Amino acid sequence: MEVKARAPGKIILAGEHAVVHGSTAVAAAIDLYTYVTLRLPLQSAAENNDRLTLQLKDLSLEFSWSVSRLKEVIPCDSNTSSPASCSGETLKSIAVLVEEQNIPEEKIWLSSGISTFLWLYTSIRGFSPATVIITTELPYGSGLGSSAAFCVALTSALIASSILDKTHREGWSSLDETNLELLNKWAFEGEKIIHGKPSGIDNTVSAYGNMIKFCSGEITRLQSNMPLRMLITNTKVGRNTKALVSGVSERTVRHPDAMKSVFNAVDSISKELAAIIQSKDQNSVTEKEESIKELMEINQGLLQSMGVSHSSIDTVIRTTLKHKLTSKLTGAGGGGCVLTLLPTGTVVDKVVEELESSGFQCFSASIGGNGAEICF
Ligand SMILES: Nc1ncnc2c1ncn2[C@@H]1O[C@H](COP(=O)(O)OP(=O)(O)O)[C@@H](O)[C@H]1O
Ligand SMILES: C[C@@](O)(CCOP(=O)(O)O)CC(=O)O
Ligand SMILES: [Mg+2]
Repeated sequence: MEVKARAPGKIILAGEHAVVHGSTAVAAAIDLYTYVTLRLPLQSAAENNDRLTLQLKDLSLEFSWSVSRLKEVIPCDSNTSSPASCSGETLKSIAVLVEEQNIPEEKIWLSSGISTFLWLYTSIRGFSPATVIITTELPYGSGLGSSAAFCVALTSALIASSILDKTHREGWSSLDETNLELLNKWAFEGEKIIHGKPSGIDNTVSAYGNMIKFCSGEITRLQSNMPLRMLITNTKVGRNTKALVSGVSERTVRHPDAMKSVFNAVDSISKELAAIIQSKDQNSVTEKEESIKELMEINQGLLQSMGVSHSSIDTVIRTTLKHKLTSKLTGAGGGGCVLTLLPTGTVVDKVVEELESSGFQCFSASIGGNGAEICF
């Protein structure tokens, strides 16, 4: 039996990092996906195949464990319907299984993803053999939510495999509300292994799609009433969300009052941005774009004060400013991707040429599309 699932990456328009500390943020799904194919052996063949295999196709890597080895090391039993956190002890046991796979040194950043895979798989499907094949259109560790898309696509496939009605349907279809809520909770538990202390915005926008306003787990779906075009520039400077998020937390412990003001300011920016995007008033699009530009500029300044910008991000900001365009980092920062607002009528050729000649990679993605989907 084979089940496929896909989940999108995201951009954060305003509010990253501050959202971890209770501020509002605005995020949108983009049309770049992570795909998971779950192959379950037939009952008769299962006896001869007792392995759980993970193939990361884009990286040409394969990891495999015997089911008996998993049972020996992971002290858990599956309970699909009640998402639970992975304890520190279990994570240590899983780390042993990951270490046994001798991940190439230059790909060691995958360890947290592979641990997450083992935790989600065994928690949702138990100790059963399967082959899981993963491909992604998202750059890893660049602020476009590859970790969340990975967790959401994986949990979608795992949950879909337990849906009884597997009548073949043409193309991709979304999951029902109950399963969406369930997979989003599991994906959040997965994100905890990768991020340490995630806000939940990335897995939520990947699961539900569209554009959302998010605050302390509360989701508001946004209906955009204006065209919104963003250029995404990948600085290709590698970074790690977990380290950046904990850096901001440490700064908050050192300067609680100052950081509280920063987070409050970000909260106002996100709320104002959400209101502008949804506004049906007669303001011209140009006026709305001017306001969004200014809010992005203020948000970037506040991200700078949280200590999560980077010289490569500054270079993108300076380059786009020469073309009268405004940019801010998106996601955890420290490198990764930068968003540039493209007001109506902007011709991007020249700015893209200049950015790419500095070694950056530019792409545009459509904003606010579908969330997690499955295919039988
Ligand atoms: N397709 C994938 N397969 C395995 N692990 C993945 C995959 N996508 C993401 N990850 C995990 O997520 C990590 C990157 O997540 P993170 O630092 O949060 O950046 P981002 O979410 O912005 O891409 C990787 O180091 C890896 O552990
Ligand atoms: C920095 C943060 O706000 C977003 C992180 O996104 P990404 O992993 O860099 O794509 C963290 C979070 O909200 O969990
Ligand atoms: Mg992430």
